[in-house]
Amino acid sequence: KVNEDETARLIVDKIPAITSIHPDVFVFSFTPRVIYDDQTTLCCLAMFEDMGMINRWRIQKETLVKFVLMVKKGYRDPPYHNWYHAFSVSHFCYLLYKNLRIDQLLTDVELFALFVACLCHDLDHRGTNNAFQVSSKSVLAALYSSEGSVLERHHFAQAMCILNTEGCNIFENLNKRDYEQALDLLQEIILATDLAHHLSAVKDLEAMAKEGYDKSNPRCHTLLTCLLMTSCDLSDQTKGWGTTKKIAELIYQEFFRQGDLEKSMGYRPHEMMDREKAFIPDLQISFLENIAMPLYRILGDLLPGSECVFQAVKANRDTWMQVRETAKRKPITHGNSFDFFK
Ligand SMILES: Cc1nc2ccc(C(=O)NCC(C)C)cc2n2c(-c3cc(OC(C)(C)C)ccc3Cl)nnc12
Ligand SMILES: [Mg+2]
Ligand SMILES: [Zn+2]
Repeated sequence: KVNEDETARLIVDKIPAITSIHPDVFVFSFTPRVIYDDQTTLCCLAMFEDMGMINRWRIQKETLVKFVLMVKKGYRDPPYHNWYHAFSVSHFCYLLYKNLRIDQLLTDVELFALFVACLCHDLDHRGTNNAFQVSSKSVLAALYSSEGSVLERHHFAQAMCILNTEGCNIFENLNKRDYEQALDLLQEIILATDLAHHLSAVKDLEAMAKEGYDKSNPRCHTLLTCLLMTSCDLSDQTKGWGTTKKIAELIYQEFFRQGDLEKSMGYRPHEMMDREKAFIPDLQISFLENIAMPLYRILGDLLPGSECVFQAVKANRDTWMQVRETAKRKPITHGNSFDFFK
């Protein structure tokens, strides 16, 4: 049950100007994780308001409050894939809107579906990846492994459950056409957060970056919404080194727990999930060079003014290279991969 008096207070109180939550809330370097947990719901309301979505989609205040609280409650508490991840991903979407005017490239429905997808995209994540769903024969694998993107289909299903909960359907005042499009987009965008899906789209994304975005081409809209979603999903890497380091600690806590589970099941885990084999600087340099940097380079090619975001990711890769040299000279004591986080 969602906390009644928190709900009541959020419904009754006026939605504050977003700068009253933090004066720097719309600069790319702002780290949304500094916002206190009990302020994150209010900040979501302020972001919906500041992007003009409450009026544009005639969302009842009470419905919006109940929706956001249900989404927040719909996240579990693994080290990384928790509510704070969804909140920080959604905040980056807000930054894209405030700084890069993506509302001029996408339709209103696409923008609305993108922001809602950011909030919902990892709902009920268990801190284990798609491969683990299949190897552990989880209920989710039984439900979705024939179609692939097992976790992402579950995250979408959870979002639909919330929208179908009494008093939580923020799409209820959309006309039939917009309503159907919003749901189709929500599914498409959440499924785009499957790493396998992203990797299969990179060639097309690079081609679009080369040819330039064609606002009249529906394929361009699809590719861009997916790119914006994955850019938001990785946005912790676009902040200062402190965030990059902290997030690595959380991600590998999650990965190593999965590796421990796989070992207990008699499987040999992927090196990046094996706390006895993982060398985190190497793994993070490879993730940033092979996945994050190409992604933000394409974003920088497509959206003028977002080069600074790519530079921040590159700077974090460079810092990992320095950490790697230092760590290589100092043997890891008692095989604990987190030594250099000290
Ligand atoms: C800091 C950071 N390190 C990571 C290191 C490795 C991997 C990983 O899965 N490697 C598998 C091999 C086969 C390549 C992911 C990492 N990762 C993600 C992430 C991104 C995802 O996919 C999108 C959003 C589409 C890119 C999906 C899930 C996750 Cl957890 N988010 N932050 C991180
Ligand atoms: Mg995910
Ligand atoms: Zn995510």
